[in-house]
Amino acid sequence: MTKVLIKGLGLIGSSLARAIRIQHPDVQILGDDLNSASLDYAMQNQVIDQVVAKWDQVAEMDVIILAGPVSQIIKDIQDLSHQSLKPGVLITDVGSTKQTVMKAAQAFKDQTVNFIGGHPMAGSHKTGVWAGRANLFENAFYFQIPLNAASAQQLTKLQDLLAATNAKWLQVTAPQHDKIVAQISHVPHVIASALVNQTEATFQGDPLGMRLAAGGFKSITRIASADPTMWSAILLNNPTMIKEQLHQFQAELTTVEKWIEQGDQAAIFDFFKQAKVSRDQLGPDKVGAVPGQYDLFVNIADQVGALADVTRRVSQAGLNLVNLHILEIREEIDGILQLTFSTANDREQARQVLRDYEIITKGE
Ligand SMILES: NC(=O)C1=CN([C@@H]2O[C@H](COP(=O)(O)OP(=O)(O)OC[C@H]3O[C@@H](n4cnc5c(N)ncnc54)[C@H](O)[C@@H]3O)[C@@H](O)[C@H]2O)C=CC1
Ligand SMILES: O=C(O)C(=O)Cc1ccc(O)cc1
Repeated sequence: MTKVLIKGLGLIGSSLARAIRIQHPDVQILGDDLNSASLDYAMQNQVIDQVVAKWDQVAEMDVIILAGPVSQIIKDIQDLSHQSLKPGVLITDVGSTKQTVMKAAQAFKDQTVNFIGGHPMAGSHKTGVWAGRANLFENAFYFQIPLNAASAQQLTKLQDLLAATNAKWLQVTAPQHDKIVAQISHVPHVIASALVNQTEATFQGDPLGMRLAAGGFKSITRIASADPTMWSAILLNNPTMIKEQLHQFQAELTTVEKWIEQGDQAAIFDFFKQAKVSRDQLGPDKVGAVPGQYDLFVNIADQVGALADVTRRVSQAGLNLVNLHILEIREEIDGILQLTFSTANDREQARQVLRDYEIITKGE
């Protein structure tokens, strides 16, 4: 029987465990976590089959998934390189940075260990085993970086183990990876957190300002609610790329400041126009959707009972809804509902029965 150890049963580790369970019910999943409440929950909800303490049964493992913060993943790799392991064991991680992880994994180069650096490009600001779900990575890119040619032979084995994630596999080099994620994930995170802190400081002694923060402010700063331990480790493991991109971002801000000072209306207009054109091309967030199917995005903000009303209308019309997802565009109010249908015709009929709701058509 295949045995998989997951070290770190948080949002990502437990989501992978749940996905493995779906596709491979015969695989035995063992879990380790610092937090005993996480382990209790994971056992009670059959996320794992057995709790292990650190490397207790590591010599019997066929696959080891390291899913703690990046700094912990690096320590785990160093530890593992001194353990007695099953020949041909497949070790992977889920860390958000890859250069320091792949460097640490060089420790395996003289062993019969297959190491594949991994990074699923989806997740949430929520943490812990409670927030995990099997379809967290559906339609999301999942980076894979094999340590060497032998590890590259195991890429499809790992893809098969995690097939129920429905992720889209992508192979890049570690520097390519870190450069991409610095700009699209790490720098935005710093900016979101800086904006929240600066806003808090601005409204010191004037709590009304903070209470009024809504809409755009909340959507651009949602990620600042993520775990500080995880994000400290990310910044310290991708320092060069993050510093470089932050530097360029600061230059952008200085330019805008200059245009405002000069009252340069044309430059300011072009700045917003260029950003709008580029952002519009991104379309709606399709992560979590079933690929190749037909999505309808319905704004249900502020409408009490709207979720039940929408699903009742769709089911009364006899339409086959294959997925329903609440996009957390706005906190505390309902947000945008993503309805996925299996045919274009069902989507058009749904558009009709929901015509008194605001339907977002961009990117369909
Ligand atoms: N949160 C996200 O959206 C994404 C996170 N990642 C990466 O995935 C990794 C895990 O992140 P999350 O699951 O979000 O965090 P999380 O905080 O939900 O889970 C991490 C888990 O690791 C456990 N842990 C920490 N140190 C440990 C140790 N020494 N031994 C055993 N368990 C330990 C914690 O108790 C916690 O349950 C991080 O490296 C992060 O960079 C990757 C993609 C998305
Ligand atoms: O919350 C979100 O939208 C995220 O962007 C989650 C996320 C966090 C870290 C990653 O390395 C990848 C994805």
